Amino acid sequence: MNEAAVCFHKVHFSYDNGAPVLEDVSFTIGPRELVAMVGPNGGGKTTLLKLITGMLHPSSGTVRIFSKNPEYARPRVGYMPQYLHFDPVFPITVREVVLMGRLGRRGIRGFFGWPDKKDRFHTMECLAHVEMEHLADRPFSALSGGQRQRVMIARALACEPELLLLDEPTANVDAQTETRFMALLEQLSHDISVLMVSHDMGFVSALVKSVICVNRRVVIHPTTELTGTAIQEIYNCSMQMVRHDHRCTEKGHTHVVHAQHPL
Ligand SMILES: Nc1ncnc2c1ncn2[C@@H]1O[C@H](COP(=O)(O)OP(=O)(O)OP(=O)(O)O)[C@@H](O)[C@H]1O
Repeated sequence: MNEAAVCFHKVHFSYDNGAPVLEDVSFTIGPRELVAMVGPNGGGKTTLLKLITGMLHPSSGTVRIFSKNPEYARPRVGYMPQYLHFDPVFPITVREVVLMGRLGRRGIRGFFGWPDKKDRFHTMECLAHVEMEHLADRPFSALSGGQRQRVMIARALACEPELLLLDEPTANVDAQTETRFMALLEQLSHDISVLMVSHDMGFVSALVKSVICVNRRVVIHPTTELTGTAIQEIYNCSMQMVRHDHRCTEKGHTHVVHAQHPL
């Protein structure tokens, strides 16, 4: 499949006819591309992801996902939101949370039929990807923040997406999980397109070649350009920079990527 996963053309968006949140946004994400999205708080990253999933509609311009309106492409898209609105007393296990992610793939059967052998097998495979299969029967409410985040990544993978959207996937995970997750993303990007929001410049620069910078408008930068000055321009504010050493395992070698990291 060689059609673009995401295509924005002259997109403008505002909530309830208020101030513009996104202005004249045009970009394309090709098949099997792994792209990061960065930008300041309130810059419009989550809004942009919601336009891709069809949860929001542009005020003007067009959004196409696999050449279709976003609503029609939903079964092909996995989405891990930034915050999970979850009732802690609702009795649901880790396995059931991930199984829910298969509803889109199962279509109408998802609502009227029991999960079949393939659904159950794939659920466990997704949990294994994030090394959480041993906690499959634990109540979701009994997990730590980082463990919940890993389960939500598994849930986004459960629909066997061709486009995976991740909003701050490494916000609560430890360094070891982050390294494993990086390898998983690299592996996934051989088959599917991945768009990941992250504030972690070390993580981003070790993984992707270009980043989509969102601050009402969108600019695409190669990661090699992500110097302190460029990041300051992207984030449009003064900030302290620290040196951030990021370990990355590639072809059996562990190398360290040095990146400027905003505090
Ligand atoms: N439902 C809403 N109604 C009105 N305004 C909203 C709504 N959701 C977001 N906004 C506003 O839209 C702007 C962009 O928000 P958005 O959540 O897309 O930013 P973000 O880049 O994801 O930020 P962060 O890094 O803090 O998660 C902000 O000014 C925010 O206050």
